[in-house]
Amino acid sequence: MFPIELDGVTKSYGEVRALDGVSLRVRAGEIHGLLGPNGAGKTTLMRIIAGLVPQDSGEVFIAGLNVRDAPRRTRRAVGFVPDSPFLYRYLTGRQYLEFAADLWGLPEDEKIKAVEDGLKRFGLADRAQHVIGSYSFGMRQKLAVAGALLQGPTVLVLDEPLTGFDPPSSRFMKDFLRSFADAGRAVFLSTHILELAHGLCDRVSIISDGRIILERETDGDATGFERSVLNAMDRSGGSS
Ligand SMILES: Nc1ncnc2c1ncn2[C@@H]1O[C@H](COP(=O)(O)OP(=O)(O)OP(=O)(O)O)[C@@H](O)[C@H]1O
Repeated sequence: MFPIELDGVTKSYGEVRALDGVSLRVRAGEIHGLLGPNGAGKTTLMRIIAGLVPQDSGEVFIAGLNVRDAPRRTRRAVGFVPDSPFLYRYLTGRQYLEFAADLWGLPEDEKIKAVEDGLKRFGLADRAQHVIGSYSFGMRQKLAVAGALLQGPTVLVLDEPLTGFDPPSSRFMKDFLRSFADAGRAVFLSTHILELAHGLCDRVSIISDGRIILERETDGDATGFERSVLNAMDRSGGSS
C-alpha cells in the first residue's frame, strides 16, 4: 500500500487540460519531489491529492483509500501547505492553530496538546501570543506547516516550500521533513530548485503539459541529476 497512488488522473479547466493521465506512486518513508515548468500542472495535482479539487477521471488513493469512496478520511490523512498560505494576520499564532484545530473538530484535550506541540516543534512558543502580522516570513511558513499537522496526517503535501527561508530555517525544515518521512509517512513537494530536489528528495517526478515525463531516484551526483532533468524538460519542450 502506498501513501499516495494516482492512476490515470485527468483534469481540465474549460479548454485547458491541466493534467493528462497522471499515474504515480509515493512510497512510505519517501520525500518525493514534483518538478516542472510553470503551468505544467503541479499545483493542480497537489490540490487533487489534498482533496481540494476533484479530478475529472482516474483514481487517487491515499494510504490505500480511494478519495472518491472516503473523501473525509483521505482529506484528513493529508496535510497541505499551499505556496502562499492564508494566515489571519490579526490572530496570534496560538489562536490561528486553535482555529485550524477547531476546523478539524479536534476534541479540546487533543486540540490543546496538538497546538502546544506545534508551537514548540517549530520554535514559535515564545511568540505564540503575538499577532501573525508581526511574524517574519519564515515564522509564518513554519506556522502554516504546524497548522497542516494538527489533525495528524500521514502525508504532507507542500507547494514550493523552503523558498525564501534563511539558511538555519531551511535546514530546520529539511530536517523536519526528513524526520516526518522517516517515520513511515510520506512527503510530496513541488519545487523549481533542482539543488533542493537533489539534496532533499529520494525520488522526483517531472511533469510537463500535464504529463509525467520522467520519474527517477535522486542518487548519483548533482550534475548528472540536473542534466537528466533538464534534458527531459527540453525534450518535452518546457523550461523551468
Ligand atoms: N482555476 C483555474 N482555472 C483555469 N485554468 C487554470 C486554473 N488553475 C490552473 N489553471 C491552468 O492549468 C494549467 C496548470 O496550472 P497549475 O497551476 O496546476 O501549474 P503549475 O505547474 O503549478 O504552475 P506554476 O509552476 O506556475 O505554479 C495552467 O495552464 C493554468 O493556467
